[in-house]
Formats: sequence, C-alpha cells, structure tokens
Amino acid sequence: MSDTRIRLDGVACMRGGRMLFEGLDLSLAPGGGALVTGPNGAGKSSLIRIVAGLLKASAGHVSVTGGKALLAEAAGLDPELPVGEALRFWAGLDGRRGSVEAALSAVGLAHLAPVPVRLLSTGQRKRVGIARVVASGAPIWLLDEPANGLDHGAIGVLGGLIAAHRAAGGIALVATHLPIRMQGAREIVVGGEG
Ligand SMILES: Nc1ncnc2c1ncn2[C@@H]1O[C@H](COP(=O)(O)OP(=O)(O)OP(=O)(O)O)[C@@H](O)[C@H]1O
Repeated sequence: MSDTRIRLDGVACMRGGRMLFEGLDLSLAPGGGALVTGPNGAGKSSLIRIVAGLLKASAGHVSVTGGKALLAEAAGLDPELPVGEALRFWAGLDGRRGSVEAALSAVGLAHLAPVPVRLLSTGQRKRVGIARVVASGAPIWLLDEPANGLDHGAIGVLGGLIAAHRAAGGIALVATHLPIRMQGAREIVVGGEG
C-alpha cells in the first residue's frame, strides 16, 4: 500500500449554481485519515464523490492512487440474495470471495449470512455495507455517513475497523455528522447554509 495516496490541490465544488467549498487542499499518505464534517447540504457527500471519481471538481486538481472502496447511502446489495451471497458477488469482482466470512464477523454479523438482504434492519444494512468495504481489500476507504443508523457499540466497532485499516497502511476519508473516533485525522469542515 506504500504508493497509496490522495492529493487534492485547490479543489472547488459548485453544485446547483452554489459554491459549496473551494481552495481545498488535502494530502493523505498510507495510514492517513480525514474526517469531513459540516451541516446538511454543506458538500460532504460531494467531496467523497469527487475523490471517488464520480463527480468532477469545479476547479483544482484531484489525484488518487490506489484501489478505492466506497460506502454510500445505497449499499448496492441485491435485496433478494442472502447477505453472504450478496457480499460474495462484490468481493468476487475483486477476486476476494474468500474474504466475506471474516468481514461479516468483523462487523459482528456472521450469523446473518443466510438471511436475505431485504429483511435487514437499517443498522444491520449499514454494517453489511461496511463489511463490503472490509471484504474489498481496497487500500482507500471512502465512507459517506458510515455511522448513520448504527448503535453506540457498532460505532465503536466501526472506529476500530478504520483504525486497523490505517494501521495496516490504508487511508480513510470519512464524511460524518456523527462523532467517529479517528486519531490523528485531518479535520475538514465544509461550510454551507444548511
Ligand atoms: N445533482 C445535483 N445537482 C445540483 N445540486 C446538487 C446535486 N446533488 C446535490 N446537490 C446539492 O449540493 C449540496 C451539497 O450536497 P451534499 O449531498 O454533498 O451535502 P452533504 O454535506 O453530504 O449533506 P447531508 O449532511 O445532508 O448528507 C446540496 O445543497 C444539494 O442540494
């Protein structure tokens, strides 16, 4: 993961004719983390999408080196499939079908592997989304509101997974309006009128 890197220079994001943020610089090397906070509509998700390559910056330069795993609102899991199979579909694309069981255990949901995705609660669905990121093996985690719907214990588990990922040389960029513990992380506050 040594050449893994995120670098933003003077990045701006304009949406719907409104400047959400501009002049944003960010440099994350292996082990690095950044926490993006700000009110509703400030541009947290937009920043994650820019780094994911799904949205073009209005100005500035974006450079991302390394495989990315994105956790967004839509988990992209087939509602009819059992949880384990739904995760194996995605992990299989990365040649990592064998990593699903451990990833489900990491989020404390190994027992839900045979249960159809559509039967999951909100928090369980989010945790399965986190398992999908863990199973991907991607060095760069882009997490958009990963704590939404999680109980206190699960937020602690999430913090531990992010810390372990960074300790192993990964990078985490996390947008959240809930407190998530990320030691030594750069804090980015995006403005906005809410
Ligand atoms: N496709 C789009 N076209 C125009 N404007 C958009 C589009 N998508 C989002 N926006 C606007 O961009 C702004 C920022 O949205 P974004 O989802 O990045 O905010 P956020 O900080 O993640 O908000 P929240 O905390 O509510 O999730 C909002 O005002 C939103 O209405």
